[in-house]
Amino acid sequence: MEDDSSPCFAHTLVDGQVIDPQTLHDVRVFRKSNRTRLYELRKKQSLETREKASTNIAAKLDDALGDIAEKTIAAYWPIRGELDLRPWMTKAIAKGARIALPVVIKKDQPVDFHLWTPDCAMKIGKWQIPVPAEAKAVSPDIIIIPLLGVDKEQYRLGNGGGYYDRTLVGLSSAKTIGIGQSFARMDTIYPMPWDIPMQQILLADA
Ligand SMILES: Nc1nc2c(c(=O)[nH]1)N(C=O)[C@@H](CNc1ccc(C(=O)N[C@@H](CCC(=O)O)C(=O)O)cc1)CN2
Ligand SMILES: Nc1ncnc2c1ncn2[C@@H]1O[C@H](COP(=O)(O)OP(=O)(O)OP(=O)(O)O)[C@@H](O)[C@H]1O
Repeated sequence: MEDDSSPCFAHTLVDGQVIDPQTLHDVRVFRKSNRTRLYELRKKQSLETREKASTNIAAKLDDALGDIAEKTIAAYWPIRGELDLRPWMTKAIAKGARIALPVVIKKDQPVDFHLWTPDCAMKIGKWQIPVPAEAKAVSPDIIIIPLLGVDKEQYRLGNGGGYYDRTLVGLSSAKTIGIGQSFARMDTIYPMPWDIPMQQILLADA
């Protein structure tokens, strides 16, 4: 006989939450196939189209953020066809903002944010992502987060490391802005207990 209240040896704990293993499996498969689909869409894009999308997002960020003097803003160094915010980052510093980049310190742990300037020395960090050579850790007021996919509730599909979700748990006062391409829109990513929705989403015009 089935007994729903049976001791839950058939369940899995993720981040202290009980999740049915079949659900966990299905969601992982769904996300993996969607990551592959979305990476392919990025790959098909010409460099020119991506550059236009990056310029478009830079303008949307200016509108969304207003005066950024004295603000500490986490951006990112683009990988895998992400929108390139580096020209915007340089302009933001000229307007008095401080820019930081995410740095993976350890697998499956929150990232740190290290100050970046256009002329700072860089080194290759974890996952082969360039990071500032000198580690000046800061706590951002605003975090601009690249996304592969995003759903109607503003939950984000990222590269699959879970780094931003882990990081945002400890940075609840920071404003989060997810940015990506218009083809990133999805109905749902089947949010799990660890997923944290973005406060704002900006997508480049198609
Ligand atoms: N530009 C940029 N920098 C960033 C991030 C980002 O998304 N973009 N991150 C934001 O988190 C962190 C790096 N996150 C990463 C997460 C996963 C993989 C990765 O290679 N994952 C495996 C598959 C993982 C899985 O599906 O289980 C892979 O693709 O082979 C790489 C980087 C920190 N820096
Ligand atoms: N706060 C957390 N505590 C423990 N595990 C977590 C947490 N957040 C995410 N994870 C784990 O990380 C894995 C990847 O999560 P998810 O699919 O949400 O990645 P993502 O948001 O696309 O990745 P990223 O943020 O690196 O771009 C999942 O297996 C999940 O269990």
